[in-house]
Amino acid sequence: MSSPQSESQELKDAGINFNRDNVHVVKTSSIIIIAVKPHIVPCVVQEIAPYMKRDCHLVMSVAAGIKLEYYEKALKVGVVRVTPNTPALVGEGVSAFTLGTHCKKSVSGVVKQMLSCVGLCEEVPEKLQDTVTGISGSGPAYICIVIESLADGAVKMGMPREMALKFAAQTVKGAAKLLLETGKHPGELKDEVCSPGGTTIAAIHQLERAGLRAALMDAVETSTLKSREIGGHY
Ligand SMILES: NC(=O)C1=CN([C@@H]2O[C@H](COP(=O)(O)OP(=O)(O)OC[C@H]3O[C@@H](n4cnc5c(N)ncnc54)[C@H](OP(=O)(O)O)[C@@H]3O)[C@@H](O)[C@H]2O)C=CC1
Ligand SMILES: O=C(O)[C@@H]1CCC=N1
Repeated sequence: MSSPQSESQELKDAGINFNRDNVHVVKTSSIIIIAVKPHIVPCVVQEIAPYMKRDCHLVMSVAAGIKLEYYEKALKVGVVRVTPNTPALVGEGVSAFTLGTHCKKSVSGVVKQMLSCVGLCEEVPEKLQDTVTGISGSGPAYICIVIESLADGAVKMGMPREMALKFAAQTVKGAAKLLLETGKHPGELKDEVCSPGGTTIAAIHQLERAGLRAALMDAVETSTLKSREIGGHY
């Protein structure tokens, strides 16, 4: 793990002006990204509010649950709510954004250009943002559990761990790519793997018995509701 000093040096080397003073950041920047944990947002908002200028600043918030209305009331500038996800780190993220009422329409293009650099980007109505958290915001964690579990199964059956993880991850990546590139329905792609009386349909019977579909639907619902609950506190 890198130290805060080496992180700040890495940012400087990448041409990013690093500073820990939020007020200094606001005074020297036009686009302010709020990316602290939701419970810290009120402290940051209170700290920067006196320095915000409607003609100079645009705020982008990635905090789960916190609504545009909260920021608009406190900061009185254009605000964009964004729900990103961690695969943005490798250029394969999903980001959904919603413009606040003080934003000019042209802001949409700027935001899209920024977020498209790290993956898929869609503009969505704010009422969908909590569901975005439920599917793609939290989703990488669900899929990592799927990958880990597939690998555990292969290890149980004698495959070395490293090989099992590589095969499981590539299978998830490959299945996703196949679906996205062919545009086929996932049920059709599933059927293409299932020979009558074969191995895959036997395995799928186990997954159905274990309630995999319902478990994943419940996960998305629970994360969505949690995001709504967080939003309700602000
Ligand atoms: N993780 C995810 O997959 C996703 C997260 N989000 C949202 O993104 C936000 C950040 O999450 P995540 O990156 O996981 O959180 P982290 O805790 O990893 O990062 C939070 C950052 O905020 C900094 N910070 C803490 N307090 C302050 C402050 N008062 N002023 C300025 N900076 C401060 C911390 O710096 P330091 O440690 O140096 O103090 C740290 O770099 C959350 O609101 C979350 O809901 C949204 C979608 C996906
Ligand atoms: O769990 C969290 O709080 C964050 C929000 C979206 C994904 N992870």
